[in-house]
Amino acid sequence: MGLQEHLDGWNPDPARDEGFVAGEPVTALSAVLDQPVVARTGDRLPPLWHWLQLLEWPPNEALGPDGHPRHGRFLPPVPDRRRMFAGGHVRFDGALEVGAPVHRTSEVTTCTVKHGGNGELAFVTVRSTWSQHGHDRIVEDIDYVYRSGDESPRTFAVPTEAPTPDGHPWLLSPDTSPVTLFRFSALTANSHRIHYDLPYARDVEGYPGLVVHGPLLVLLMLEAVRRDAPRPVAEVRFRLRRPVFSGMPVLVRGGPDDDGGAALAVASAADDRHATADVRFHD
Ligand SMILES: C/C(=C\C(=O)SCCNC(=O)CCNC(=O)[C@H](O)C(C)(C)COP(=O)(O)OP(=O)(O)OC[C@H]1O[C@@H](n2cnc3c(N)ncnc32)[C@H](O)[C@@H]1OP(=O)(O)O)C(=O)O
Repeated sequence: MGLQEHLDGWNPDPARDEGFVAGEPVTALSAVLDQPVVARTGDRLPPLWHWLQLLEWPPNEALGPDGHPRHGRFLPPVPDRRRMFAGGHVRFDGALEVGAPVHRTSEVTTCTVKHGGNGELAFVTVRSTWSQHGHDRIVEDIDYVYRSGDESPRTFAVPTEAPTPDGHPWLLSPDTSPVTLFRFSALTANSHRIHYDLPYARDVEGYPGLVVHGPLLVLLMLEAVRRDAPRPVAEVRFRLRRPVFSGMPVLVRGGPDDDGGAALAVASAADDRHATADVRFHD
């Protein structure tokens, strides 16, 4: 049976969540990124740091073999599911404020089966709208990709040498150690075993190492912007193109583009574009 047949008739209900923007995860992520930030009530979240808010903690008994919920919201009925964070587009109309109430509505907007290098891929896009003080502050479309474990495993290059700075004005040299991955998994309530369980990542999902979280790579690209060009971000479009594995030397490289925005990538010695981001600023 092809992926499309498993997805026919899958039409999850929209979801609505509410709570308060917590300061603790902001302080904690700052520590993970070696930044000296302590969040206080009224502070504004840096771009994409809302990914640490309104997290879901299903009970252990609800988790499936991959560590994600077995039948969680927006998780498609793909047999022997292999999930990855694949890309997205986030628009900002102001930043969320620490300590204030926040609402989020989420829904699946598209679900499309495509053909990749190693067989069928199902792309599921989830749109979330984050509102505060009666205004929609963030509208994001996040693409997740799913394949079935029936597909043959892929092969990946894992270089040990470092990439070159290559003349880019903005550079970050991220720590992709298992400790960082563990802390980021905890901060995002992400119990997917590919990020912390090496025998599972290698022997079940077929990766050569622990997989670095896509959201961490995208956050790091936005960090390179924030540290060198701290202007209000209007939108970011990003794509995760090839996995980064723990311990692999990578650089976040980027700089201003010709249209007044910024272009960034996560590069290794084997691939200049493991992940890419295109950033636009508010005037
Ligand atoms: C959090 C979290 C999980 C994670 O963080 S997982 C780690 C982060 N994610 C990754 O490392 C993903 C890295 N990317 C890949 O492994 C591959 O790019 C991917 C997504 C498997 C696709 O690779 P293929 O080589 O098999 O396929 P193609 O590049 O040839 O693309 C096939 C068609 O798909 C279209 N496509 C690619 N990306 C997207 C996207 N984001 N949205 C929509 N469509 C996409 C591509 O354009 C091709 O389409 P055509 O129409 O041109 O055929 C957690 O679990 O929560």
